[in-house]
Amino acid sequence: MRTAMLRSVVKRSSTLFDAQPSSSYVVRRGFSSESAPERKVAILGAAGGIGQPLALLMKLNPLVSKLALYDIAGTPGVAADVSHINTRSEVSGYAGEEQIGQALEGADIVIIPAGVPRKPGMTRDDLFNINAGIVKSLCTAISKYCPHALVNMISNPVNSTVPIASEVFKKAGTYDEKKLFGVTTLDVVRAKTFYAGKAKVNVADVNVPVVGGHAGITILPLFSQATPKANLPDDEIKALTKRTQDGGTEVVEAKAGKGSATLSMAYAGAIFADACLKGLNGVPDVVECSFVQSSVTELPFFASKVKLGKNGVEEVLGLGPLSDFEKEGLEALKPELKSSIEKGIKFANQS
Ligand SMILES: NC(=O)c1ccc[n+]([C@@H]2O[C@H](COP(=O)([O-])OP(=O)(O)OC[C@H]3O[C@@H](n4cnc5c(N)ncnc54)[C@H](O)[C@@H]3O)[C@@H](O)[C@H]2O)c1
Ligand SMILES: O=C(O)C[C@H](O)C(=O)O
Repeated sequence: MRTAMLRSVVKRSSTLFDAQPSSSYVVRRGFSSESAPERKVAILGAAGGIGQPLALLMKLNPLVSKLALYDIAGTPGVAADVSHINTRSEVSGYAGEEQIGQALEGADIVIIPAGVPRKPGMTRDDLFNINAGIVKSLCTAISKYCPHALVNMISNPVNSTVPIASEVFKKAGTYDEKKLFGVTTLDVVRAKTFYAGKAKVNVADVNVPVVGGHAGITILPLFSQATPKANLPDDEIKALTKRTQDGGTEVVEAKAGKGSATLSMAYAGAIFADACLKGLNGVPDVVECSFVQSSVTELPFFASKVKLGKNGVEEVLGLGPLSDFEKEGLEALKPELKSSIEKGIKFANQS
């Protein structure tokens, strides 16, 4: 009876790991640690609210052989702590600009959750003045020390920080559009959770693409394509859409001045990095939504489903059929997304 219960809990567990009844973890569709290639992952901002749990989750991932934790301060402690976990990767902590080169050298994937988070009443764009400069300097270091790494950008406003990164890399002559990703996985995670609650289906079975960008109305969940199908009424789809768009604000308000989503973001960041690792390792048919250089719309960057491969983006997938409500949402988001992209490009080129 207890075993049966355990099995059912295990079956419903996260989409990052398949837990075995023996309580050991293996990454779905991945490799065992013995057969997986060597892969170095660097986290920039690793001592922060997202950085620390993300470091923990990446330490649990058997596809990682080296984990470099970089921040302006505090990383030796985080690295010492995480390094005692008995999993494959070797962990090193790096603090301060003089150590960023060592942190980045040889990295296959660089995850960036560095920068300030929102407080109640702020928009993500209110973070631009501080985070744009941080992202610019970190990307300058990436172009110098690991120009071929995949970059997973978490720092907000993602709609602007990804274009900033692209311009920095272009100036350095290292830009490869297949290797730059804005992490929008948290929007997908939220859309899946909220949809499963309303549709009364097993959350582990749910798929919902989320397209556009990562701020307010630029976040466009495509519930018409959600599976399993539930035929929810229009008013419920509208409410689910709004809740997904306001998911970040819901957390910012609940944290009441103590920051924004960190734990759910670490989970989402770990899912996305895991997908990138699988793509690099040649696992077929790895698809996640991400904010990438795109020709899906007239905008130069756009989030949609992306197939990941040995060189990063293998294919940017189209939007698929949209409901009238989603078509309206798509047109409504374009002006804001366009202006956030242009703001990032302008910043990178004038400073
Ligand atoms: N993409 C998303 O879905 C998503 C979700 C949640 C949060 N975020 C964003 O992630 C960022 C980080 O959020 P948090 O809650 O972890 O913030 P935090 O303040 O807890 O941590 C940020 C860390 O970045 C470090 N940092 C600052 N400047 C740095 C630099 N130049 N080099 C290296 N590290 C530096 C800080 O020292 C700190 O440890 C914010 O911009 C937030 O808005 C994005
Ligand atoms: O909302 C925020 O400021 C953080 C993040 O972008 C989120 O969606 O939780």
